[in-house]
Amino acid sequence: MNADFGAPKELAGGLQQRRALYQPSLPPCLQGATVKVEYGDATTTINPSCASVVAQAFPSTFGQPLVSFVAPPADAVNDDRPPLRVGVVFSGRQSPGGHNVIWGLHDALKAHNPQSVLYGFIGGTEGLFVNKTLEITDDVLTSYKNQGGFDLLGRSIDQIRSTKQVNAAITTCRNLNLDGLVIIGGVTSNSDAAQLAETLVQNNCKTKVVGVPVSLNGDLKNQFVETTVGFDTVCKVNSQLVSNVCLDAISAGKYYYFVRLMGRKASHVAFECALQSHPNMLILGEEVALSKLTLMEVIDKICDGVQARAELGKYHGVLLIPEGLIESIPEMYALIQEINILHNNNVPVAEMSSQLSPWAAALFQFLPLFIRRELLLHQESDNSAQLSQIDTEQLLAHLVEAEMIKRTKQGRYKGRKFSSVCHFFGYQARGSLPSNFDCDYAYALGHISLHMIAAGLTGYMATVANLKDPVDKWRCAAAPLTAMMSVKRHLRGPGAIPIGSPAIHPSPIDLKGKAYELLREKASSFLLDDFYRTPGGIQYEGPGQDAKPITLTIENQDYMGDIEILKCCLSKVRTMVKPGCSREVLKAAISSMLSVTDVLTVMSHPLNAELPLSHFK
Ligand SMILES: O=P(O)(O)OC[C@H]1O[C@](O)(CO)[C@@H](O)[C@@H]1O
Repeated sequence: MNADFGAPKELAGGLQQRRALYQPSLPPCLQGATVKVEYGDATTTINPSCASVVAQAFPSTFGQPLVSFVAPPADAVNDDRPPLRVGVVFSGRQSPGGHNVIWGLHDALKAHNPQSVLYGFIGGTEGLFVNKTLEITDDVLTSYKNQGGFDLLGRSIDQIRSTKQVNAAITTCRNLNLDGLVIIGGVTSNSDAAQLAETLVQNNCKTKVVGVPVSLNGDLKNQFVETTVGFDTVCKVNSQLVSNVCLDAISAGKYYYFVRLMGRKASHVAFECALQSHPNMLILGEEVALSKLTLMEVIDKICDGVQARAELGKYHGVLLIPEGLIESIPEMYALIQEINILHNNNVPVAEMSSQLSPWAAALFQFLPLFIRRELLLHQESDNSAQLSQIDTEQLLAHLVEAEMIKRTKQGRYKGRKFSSVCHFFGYQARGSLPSNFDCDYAYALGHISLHMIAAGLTGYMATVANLKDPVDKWRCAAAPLTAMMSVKRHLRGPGAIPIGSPAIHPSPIDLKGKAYELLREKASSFLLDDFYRTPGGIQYEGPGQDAKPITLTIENQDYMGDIEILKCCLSKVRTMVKPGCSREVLKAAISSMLSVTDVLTVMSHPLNAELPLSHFK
């Protein structure tokens, strides 16, 4: 483990220093030292058909009520608040904003009682297992406020699951006499948090376990959780990079950029970046899985696009894919599963290809050597393939090139030679300085975590609702982790959550949702018209600083929107169309210059009727 965790960082850049001074906004209910805790209805699970299985697996923590936090009445008696001892661990992967959860937790803990102590586990879960801690103080936090990365404490594996790991965590909780343990991470970490909470109760250990939704993938989403910390930042940074390559592509007119974005089980980052930057093609894992497209069908689809563009004299383009695409292709999924089983049976890598089933071996031999090597890499902590290390964008580019050569030989393609440049925009964005939204959201979640521990809640996740609204309208709550669980029958390895065990699962893109529908409507225009959009870098100050995560606004149909953005859209549109034009002409005008999201906002905005847009109806 790195001995320097927690050491003061030199904030060299002017922006970095300014960011350290940013004071996140807090919703009103979190502005004092205490909150009023309100208990709601008892919960069951997201999928009621799984309720009995979840109840059986979590006899002590299943069915707990929803909890909300509101500001205490002005005349509330200020109870004596005994000091608390709390531990915090980065369990999931790095995600922008993670440090602010710890900062929020620290500030709330000290406001609760200055004698309280906060321990950070050095090296993530491994630090938790061996009780390696750093006391978090104001001094320690100074140079990590609003900064990217998880380097204050570091992390290791996102797993507190085996009996040995759980027992080690319990021993640490006991040795440190912890009142609470805050676990920061995504679906896997929060599923483990639920199990640890249950085990601690069953072992009469007083430590309360709280989960905090932090994951750049944005796939921990359900009726209680609107988004995860880090998703906003990562989408903004990647959207800017994608738009940069779009402009580069159109400038030289000679390359196709194949860009892979993070997102293992769900394609939210790729989807959001496409909404923002309007690349020519986007292939979502969810679409491929639903239509059961084979690898060659995916390749044909891309080649058809390349060919259609060549007919317009265009030899450049940008394609986005999520890293999970490879597992969404049925025959690739089956091959990966066979390899996983061989790993689980400790078959040496050199012998694996000879132990595959005949059809899997045939597919394996067909793949380029670099992909074969990557497919055999050692597995993730949940015994799945290391999708971040599989260059799916290069595989696609390689096969598209081969297919275009074949089409040329057959006389089906008469255009210029196809050329590609591949990118994986993954780790670059993960360590970014967090957006204001992620700074505020994470800081609020840190505060809520403390109030949950003070209220004696265990097996809960800190949540904030109404994120689409300004911070003063955010609603702070806690939802039982078991309420987010369901049971899936995946083929999994020995270190994974066992088959049929309840877990919090990633939410896929909603292929029936409004945003997806709109993107599909525009697919042929995106493909052929080079309708690229430049969202620009994250704005920390000035116009744009309050921009919200966009899919949130789309998915919440009651969104009231930002009237200033709307007015700005309208004034631009008014210069393009004549009063009295049809709604279709109006829509085309808006579409030609604004993002998909803005179009949706303008066209469905309830205030349309009161604004000059009505002149155009
Ligand atoms: O840092 P590692 O272990 O390569 O993790 C990569 C994985 O983590 C994530 O960034 C977040 O879950 C995934 O998108 C990616 O597959």
